[in-house]
Amino acid sequence: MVRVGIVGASGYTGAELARLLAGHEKVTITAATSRQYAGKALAEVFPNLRKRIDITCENLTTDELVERADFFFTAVPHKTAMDVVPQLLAAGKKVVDLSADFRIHDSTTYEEWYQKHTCPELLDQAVYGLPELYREQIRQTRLTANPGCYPTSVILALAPLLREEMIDPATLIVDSKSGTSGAGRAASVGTLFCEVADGFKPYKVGGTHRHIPEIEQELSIAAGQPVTISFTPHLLPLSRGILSTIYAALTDKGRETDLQALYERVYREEPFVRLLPSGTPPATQHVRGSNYCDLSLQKDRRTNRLIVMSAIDNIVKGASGQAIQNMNLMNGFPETEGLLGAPFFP
Ligand SMILES: NC(=O)C1=CN([C@@H]2O[C@H](COP(=O)(O)OP(=O)(O)OC[C@H]3O[C@@H](n4cnc5c(N)ncnc54)[C@H](OP(=O)(O)O)[C@@H]3O)[C@@H](O)[C@H]2O)C=CC1
Ligand SMILES: CC(=O)N[C@@H](CCC(=O)OP(=O)(O)O)C(=O)O
Repeated sequence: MVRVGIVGASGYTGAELARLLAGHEKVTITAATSRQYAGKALAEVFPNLRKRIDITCENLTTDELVERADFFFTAVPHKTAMDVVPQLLAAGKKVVDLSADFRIHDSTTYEEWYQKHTCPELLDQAVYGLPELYREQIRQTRLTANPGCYPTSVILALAPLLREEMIDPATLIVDSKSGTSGAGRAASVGTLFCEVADGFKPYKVGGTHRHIPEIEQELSIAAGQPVTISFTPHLLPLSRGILSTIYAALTDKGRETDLQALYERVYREEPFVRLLPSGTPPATQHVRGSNYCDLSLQKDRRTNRLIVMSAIDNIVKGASGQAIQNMNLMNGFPETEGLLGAPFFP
């Protein structure tokens, strides 16, 4: 059994890591940190974990942490993660970081969208943790930067089209909608019931959302040229789920190609990508609680545009499920271990 520590166990992604790891055959959770809930059982903080998880939250220093586990998930806000990760790596541990701190390869871009990076020398060592794109590199690394939730939904939807020059990279419009768990568990006015219920609205409009550089980084690598996107996120009155609807102009090659067949070929062997028949829209309620990304392609019959739709559970494939998929790869476990629960519906 590999001993696993969850740094930030009292957040939504920490709780989801614990829920999924409770069914994992090859690891045991030996450390769970929280400052607010130190001394409290994790199953008291999250009663859904009663009789599944028997660990108490502790406020541990990094020196104490390294004694307690061999593999770590850092499920804390960006900035906090880069204060902890270097010491864990220096102690010979492997880490999947769920924050944004190691996702952007270029420190100047990171600093433009976030804040000063305190360990830019680690950026080269970190592998972007999207197994469908970087499986072999993830197997070899000690530091995986788990992708953001919106980026996961967008990159899986577009990378094969850009790689094969099927769409014009200058024409990408991404319309994404997320449930409120994406904002984390900390109290804030924007996620109060009355602010969110009975309606929905866009936020960070006009190229201001911090997931833009991360999405553009990966789409540019796929396209082999710089890609810029128009990205508008929306907040939905749901707890879980992201749906992205993406519009792109087809190239001549894209117009002539059977894109459904291309996606079938690319994703056939992927355990967590489900390509839907063309014309069947994905739905957040069909991936809820699971590590699946449901994708659907549809040509617009009246314009030259392709519409790509993508649905994930933001806390599973968008965070903790993908983090466990990465841990499995980094430890040589079967990639799907602990992750094969079917989505819960209704
Ligand atoms: N929610 C989502 O859908 C997704 C989240 N992420 C990323 O995952 C990470 C965790 O997100 P999420 O679980 O939603 O966040 P939450 O706000 O729900 O939880 C944050 C956790 O970090 C701990 N924490 C906060 N500040 C500090 C600090 N200064 N020092 C030590 N611990 C701290 C909190 O515990 P305490 O305050 O008790 O110490 C809590 O356990 C973030 O980086 C987020 O961006 C990524 C993809 C999707
Ligand atoms: C609904 C909501 O607020 N979502 C968050 C994204 C959460 C996430 O995946 O992002 P990071 O891991 O990059 O923090 C947001 O828009 O900032």
